[in-house]
Amino acid sequence: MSNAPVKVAVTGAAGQIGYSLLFRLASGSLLGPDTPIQLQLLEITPALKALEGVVMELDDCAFSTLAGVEIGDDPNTIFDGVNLALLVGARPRGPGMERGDLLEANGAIFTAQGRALNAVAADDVRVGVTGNPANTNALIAMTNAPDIPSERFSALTRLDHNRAISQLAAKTGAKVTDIKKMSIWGNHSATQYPDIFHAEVGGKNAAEVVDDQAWIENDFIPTVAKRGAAIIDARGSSSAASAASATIDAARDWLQGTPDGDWVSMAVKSDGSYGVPEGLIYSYPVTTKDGSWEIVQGLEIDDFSRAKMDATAAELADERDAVKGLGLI
Ligand SMILES: NC(=O)C1=CN([C@@H]2O[C@H](COP(=O)(O)OP(=O)(O)OC[C@H]3O[C@@H](n4cnc5c(N)ncnc54)[C@H](O)[C@@H]3O)[C@@H](O)[C@H]2O)C=CC1
Ligand SMILES: O=C([O-])CC(=O)C(=O)O
Repeated sequence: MSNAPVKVAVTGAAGQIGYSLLFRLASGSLLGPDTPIQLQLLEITPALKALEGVVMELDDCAFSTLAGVEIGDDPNTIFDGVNLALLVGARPRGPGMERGDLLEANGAIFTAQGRALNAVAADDVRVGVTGNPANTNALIAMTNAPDIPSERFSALTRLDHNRAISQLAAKTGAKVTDIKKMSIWGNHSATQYPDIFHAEVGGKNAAEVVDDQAWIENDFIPTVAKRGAAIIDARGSSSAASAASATIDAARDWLQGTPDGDWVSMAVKSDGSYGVPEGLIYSYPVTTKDGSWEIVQGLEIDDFSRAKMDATAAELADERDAVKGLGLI
């Protein structure tokens, strides 16, 4: 292993997602067995002791790919020179809460972290936001980091994407690897639009294979869009291992590229594609290459899809206006 370590920051590192994410990052799930990783872990002061315990466990794994770990409560120190920042730390949603309730509480966190990244991150930094409300938190961080190109910010809708693949595989009896070109449009919230009209099952159009519009409307879309709430109801706390897994999938594909003939869903700054208001952090189907993404263009959008894509854009515009009103962007 002769490569220089890649510096990866994780915020909220002592939390539930962190407890799954750190071990997979350290064991090479993101960058493979030949690239050492230096973990830079941010927590709030009262959680640092718990984080020390997690670091003891990381040590105890003796991962060959883990070059070092630094922990702290100051983003200006922890983000220094980072190549990838995974912003996970936020206040999670409890039973009965909607993501909008979290805008204000989390706004302050992502303002400060955006500024710190702007000041001290590496020139090639990429920033993935998992903490909810993820799209709007990414918008806040991006707006507060004016020197970092805006296309370096993304919010996580990969968990929704993976959930949609899993549901479609179960419905059709296909393997998850036979399912390609899934699309999640819009917000990582209950208004998101998981779209199988462009997806493929074994090379055939997924909607035609399913041939059941009632299932798409009344089962598939709500199951995917409300999966987070279903997990909270069942587990008493929000998705953690699956969210960590999706955070790694998203970062890996962003850095290493999507395979030919497939795409992934990422919430990125809208350039107006598909009639989405410019500047919103909106989930699109994207292809990636060498750390850059491109929105998949030219997909035909029927009236059913149009209405759903517009509804989730409207929710994101409301969130943007709310954080603007709070002076966060
Ligand atoms: N985008 C997605 O698909 C998903 C997003 N999430 C979101 O991820 C976030 C984290 O979830 P969990 O790990 O389950 O929550 P958790 O409550 O177990 O951990 C969050 C951690 O963040 C820390 N934290 C709070 N403020 C911080 C700050 N200013 N700087 C650094 N750390 C800070 C807390 O001390 C805590 O340890 C939540 O917002 C949750 O809603 C969860 C599942 C899926
Ligand atoms: O629903 C939540 O609050 C957690 C989450 O984002 C998800 O599981 O998709």
